[in-house]
Amino acid sequence: MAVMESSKPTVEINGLSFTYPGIDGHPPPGSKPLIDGFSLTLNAGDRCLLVGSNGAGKTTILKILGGKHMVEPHMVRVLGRSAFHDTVLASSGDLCYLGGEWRRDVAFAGFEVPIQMDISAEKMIFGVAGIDPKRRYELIKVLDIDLSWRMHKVSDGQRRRVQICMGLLKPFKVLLLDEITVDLDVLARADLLNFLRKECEERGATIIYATHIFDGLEKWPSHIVYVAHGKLQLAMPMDKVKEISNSSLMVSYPGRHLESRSL
Ligand SMILES: Nc1ncnc2c1ncn2[C@@H]1O[C@H](COP(=O)(O)OP(=O)(O)OP(=O)(O)O)[C@@H](O)[C@H]1O
Repeated sequence: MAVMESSKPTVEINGLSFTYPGIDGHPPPGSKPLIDGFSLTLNAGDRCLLVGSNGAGKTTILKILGGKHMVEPHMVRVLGRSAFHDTVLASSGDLCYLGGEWRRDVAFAGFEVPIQMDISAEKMIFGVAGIDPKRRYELIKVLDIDLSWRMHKVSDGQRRRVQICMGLLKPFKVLLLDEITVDLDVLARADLLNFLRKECEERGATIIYATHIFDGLEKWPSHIVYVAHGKLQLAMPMDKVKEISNSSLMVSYPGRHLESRSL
């Protein structure tokens, strides 16, 4: 199937500025924005690797794109809409954010409780309504999930696989991945990355993937974006990175160095 290229960008960040609010819900007076003047445009089919050192602002940017923090609607557009203000974007599955810990709110136990109840992987995965059975089967296979796993007895990596499977069941148009592959073994990660590449090439999905683990990613991204101190330091298509890396470019992290050949 050919990629359905749309002329409109799928992700547009225009001079994004953001400060975490203080306890009164407002940015502390005189505080410097954490994210400042950040702009980025991605199109259907793009696979963007978001890199940067700890605390650089990657998660914050992904959460803003995922509609989890409010910013002015013109600063961030996903599929032409503001993810924070247009909640249908996420609820429809067009925009999918997969990050960090897999938690949910449980009435008697409190907020953000890790998903560890005595329920089978099958019940969780088949409990999502309106899913194409072929896609569901493919994801179960790609992530090598045993449907009889009980969620309170699985390993972190197995739990993560079920989380990823659930997150990808709906055919997203924009996917935001925040270090989601950390618990996966090498083979599971490679299979998942191949699946995600196919999603971009065949369906024209856009993926932004924040990670520190570059092994096996040489051929995966179409773009690389490097962020430091909440500011965009470098954004370029991968073929351009390869051109430069041949002449031994070093992308510097604050106080450290990241060899571009390992990207
Ligand atoms: N809820 C919050 N309230 C206030 N400050 C926060 C909050 N979450 C993150 N920060 C701060 O924002 C900065 C950027 O954090 P962020 O999580 O976006 O970085 P990151 O690039 O994803 O880092 P890592 O690679 O460690 O995951 C950090 O200095 C962090 O302390």
